[in-house]
Amino acid sequence: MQIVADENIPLLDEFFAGFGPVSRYPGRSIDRAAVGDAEVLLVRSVTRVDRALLAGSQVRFVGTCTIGTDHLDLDYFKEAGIAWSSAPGCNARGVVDYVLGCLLSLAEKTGKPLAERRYGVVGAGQVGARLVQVLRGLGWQVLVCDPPRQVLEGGDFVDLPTILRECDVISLHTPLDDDTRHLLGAAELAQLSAGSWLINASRGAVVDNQALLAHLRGGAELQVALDVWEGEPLASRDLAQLCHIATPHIAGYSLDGKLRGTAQIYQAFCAASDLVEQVQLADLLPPAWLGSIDLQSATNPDWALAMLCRAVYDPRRDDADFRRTLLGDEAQRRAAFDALRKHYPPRREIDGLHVRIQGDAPELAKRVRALGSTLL
Ligand SMILES: NC(=O)c1ccc[n+]([C@@H]2O[C@H](COP(=O)([O-])OP(=O)(O)OC[C@H]3O[C@@H](n4cnc5c(N)ncnc54)[C@H](O)[C@@H]3O)[C@@H](O)[C@H]2O)c1
Ligand SMILES: O=C(O)[C@H](O)[C@H](O)COP(=O)(O)O
Repeated sequence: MQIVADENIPLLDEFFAGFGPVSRYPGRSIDRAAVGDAEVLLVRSVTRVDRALLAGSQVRFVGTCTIGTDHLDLDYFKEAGIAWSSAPGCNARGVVDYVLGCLLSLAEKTGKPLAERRYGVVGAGQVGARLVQVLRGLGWQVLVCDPPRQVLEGGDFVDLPTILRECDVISLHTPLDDDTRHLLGAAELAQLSAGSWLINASRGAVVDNQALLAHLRGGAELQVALDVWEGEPLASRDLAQLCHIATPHIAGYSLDGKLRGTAQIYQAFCAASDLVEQVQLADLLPPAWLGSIDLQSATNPDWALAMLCRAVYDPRRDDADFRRTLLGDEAQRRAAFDALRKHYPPRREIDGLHVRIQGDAPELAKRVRALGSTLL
């Protein structure tokens, strides 16, 4: 069985070489010629997989080692009888860690205490629901907008206008589809109150980038963190320069999340092919990099929150790396966007931390638990 795969999928040999030869290509170069006689196609988000790519091919299974599926033509897969799988939730924790890092940085820049903000999470699936759990665990006020879940579950959801009107931090976590393309356009941005913060780590086109640029150029009092861009790998330089945090679509790029993505596709492939799994992610995942962290009971809880998050991940490093690439011409900027992602340094996840508190410190313990870290 021949397998064609994006070269940026980690652990390809460990999980897939047992099934047949694996040919690797840059994801943006996977075309009909590359697919050739392959029966299995393994991609990331940068490869559009549709009729144009697959019609007449031997491909019977498509796996995307990502959460997002907007690059897949699922209707075509159904029509053509092609089995497929994404990797739901694989890197959701990485995105939560990214948002936490953005919040810490925004709080420092603006002097606004995080506990006094009201958070609006738009889209409460794998990523958004985890984020809501962390923010509420910290005791912060959170409103949640998720119309599909609201229809199914009823419960404690609000609509988008309520979020725009009542929240001063808005974090977007919807899929990209016909309903969410430009979910935030000029009209929605105009409803944000002065001093708001906007974070988008979903898909670029969930926010109308031109409208956001015009809004910021018009002097809006809005702080923005963008990880995703319309037109990737070419992000708007003008927009990036007006963002407080600008990064090249790496919010979910934790090492754990990437490896989980490959493992989930392997599991899905085994299930679709009636094969018994032979490889376990637990045997391949490196051990935690930080041993346990000891905190004294007198430690300031807010300092501890920032320290614990940043001990694992700080998006300001990614922002700095990306910002240095913005001066190039368009071709250089496209290449740099992809290169930063291809050579992304490994990072772990905050809920992998083990924290010991010396003495009784309920506020500290609350923060450690909210982060999902293990309290020893
Ligand atoms: N930047 C990154 O590195 C990165 C990493 C992972 C995921 N993502 C993206 O983040 C987004 C969320 O991923 P996920 O795994 O949580 O997806 P998910 O499918 O698990 O959850 C999405 C949620 O959005 C809700 N939703 C759909 N339409 C909505 C609307 N109009 N308004 C509000 N809510 C709506 C759905 O009901 C669902 O609960 C996706 O776009 C995904 O591609 C980005
Ligand atoms: O959808 C996802 O899982 C994320 O956006 C993921 O981080 C995309 O990474 P890529 O496939 O572009 O490497």
